[in-house]
Parts: sequence; C-alpha cells; structure tokens
Amino acid sequence: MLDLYGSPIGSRLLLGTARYPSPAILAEAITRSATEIVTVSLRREMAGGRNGGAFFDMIRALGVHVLPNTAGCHGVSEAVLTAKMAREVFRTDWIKLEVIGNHDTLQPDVFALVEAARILTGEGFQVFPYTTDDLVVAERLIDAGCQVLMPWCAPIGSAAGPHNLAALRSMRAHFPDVPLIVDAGIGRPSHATIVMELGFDAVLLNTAVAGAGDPAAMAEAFAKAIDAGRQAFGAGMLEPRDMAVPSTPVIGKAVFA
Ligand SMILES: CC(=O)[C@@H](O)[C@H](O)COP(=O)(O)O
Repeated sequence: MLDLYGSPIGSRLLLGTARYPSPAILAEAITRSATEIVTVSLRREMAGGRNGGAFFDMIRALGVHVLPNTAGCHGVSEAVLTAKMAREVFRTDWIKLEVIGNHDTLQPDVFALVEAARILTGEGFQVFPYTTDDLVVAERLIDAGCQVLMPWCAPIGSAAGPHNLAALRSMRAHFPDVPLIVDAGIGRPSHATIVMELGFDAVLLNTAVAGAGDPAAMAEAFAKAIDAGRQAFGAGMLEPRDMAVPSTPVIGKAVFA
C-alpha cells in the first residue's frame, strides 16, 4: 500500500483530469482505472469566468482524493496564491506544486519550486512537487519539507516516455524511502511499466489517457501496466546478460556433440 503523507493509497495510478472529450468520459476513465487520486487544476477550471462547481461536484461524487495543482503558474507568488485558493475550494492540504520555467518544454523552474515548497510547507501544506530528475534539487525539496517527489520522465504532453532512465534509476537509489511518483511525459502503458519496474512508487499521467481513442479503455490498460511493473519489481527481475544461457539442461542428452 502506498503511503502519501499518512494516507494509505491502494492504486498506484494518479490521473489528470484535463482535455477529456467530455466529463462523462473522464468519469468513466476514473472508474475503470480504479485510481484513488485525481489531480485538478484550479486555475484551468476557474478560467473564463467558470466557477468549476459542476465539475468539482462530479469529481467529489466519484469518491476519489483530489490533488489540486498549480498548473500554469510561472512564479512563486502566483503558485502560492493558487495553492491557498485550492485549499479553500477543495478543503485539502495536499497540493501538486507546479512552477513552470520554460514555455516550450514546460520544464519546472526548480529554483522557484523550492522556494514555493518551503513557503507552503511552512503554512501546513503537504506538497507534491513536480520536478526534474536532478538529485540536488530533490535534496532541496526534501529539506524544504516535501515528503513526496514527482520527477518528470519527459515534457508534459509529449507522450515521449522516459528520456533518461539512468537519472531515474539513480533517483530511486538515492531516495529509497521517499515516495517517488513519475509525473509527465508517459505516452504508453509500456512506459509506465518501465518506470514501475525501476521501483518507482506510482505514476501520474493525463495526456496519454485523455487523448486516446478510447480514454476509459486506455485508463484501464495503464492501471494493469502499472500493477504489472510493480509486481515485477517486487518479484525480483533478472539482469540482462551478454551470453546465452540454455533453458534446457544438457543432463540426459543422448549424444554430446
Ligand atoms: C495533469 C498534470 O498535472 C500534469 O503534470 C501533466 O499534464 C501530466 O503530464 P502528461 O499530460 O504528460 O501525462
């Protein structure tokens, strides 16, 4: 069972809620994936004068944990203010902290991220920081009070899959006891399996499900792939070898050539 800030979580798939063809399809994807946590952008839902009421009610009715996020924020004060508004709306101390630093890659501004994380943990938030796979930044985030880290594996929405497996591997090795959730850039169920086989604790994804031909079916496929990767990690996988190893022993062979 995954433990996130003291909450036991059964599913290791966290789903984003943006860009689905319809709210009904989003609801079906949430149900079929059996996810227990969905992330919601306060800013996106409030945009254009919408108050988000019906959407938020629909999410609440599904009985999942809501992880509000600061998607689209580009600075410390904007992210902190958005987090505070999200706490009011969703009545949760959880916040997925995103502070974007580059318009093209949507790469996090890790300096602003650490500063915002320090401010928010000081105010009682339980921060889930969307970060890079940089170990020093990860250390700073933990120093700032974060008990969970969310490294990217590729740019948001790219569907590219893990760009830097070595960095993800070393992150896992450096932080054996910190829940690590890969966030962003997963495109296929097999990508999710790969990061789970590395020992990551969970995966957060949005675009690969929302943009699929059948989002609900894809959400279920991701859930299975994540479970398979987790089970394989726990089962002890073989290291690849250069040489062949016969699977049938030579004992009992009639003729030795
Ligand atoms: C939904 C969310 O909060 C983002 O971090 C992001 O959208 C996830 O990335 P992908 O869309 O690439 O899965």
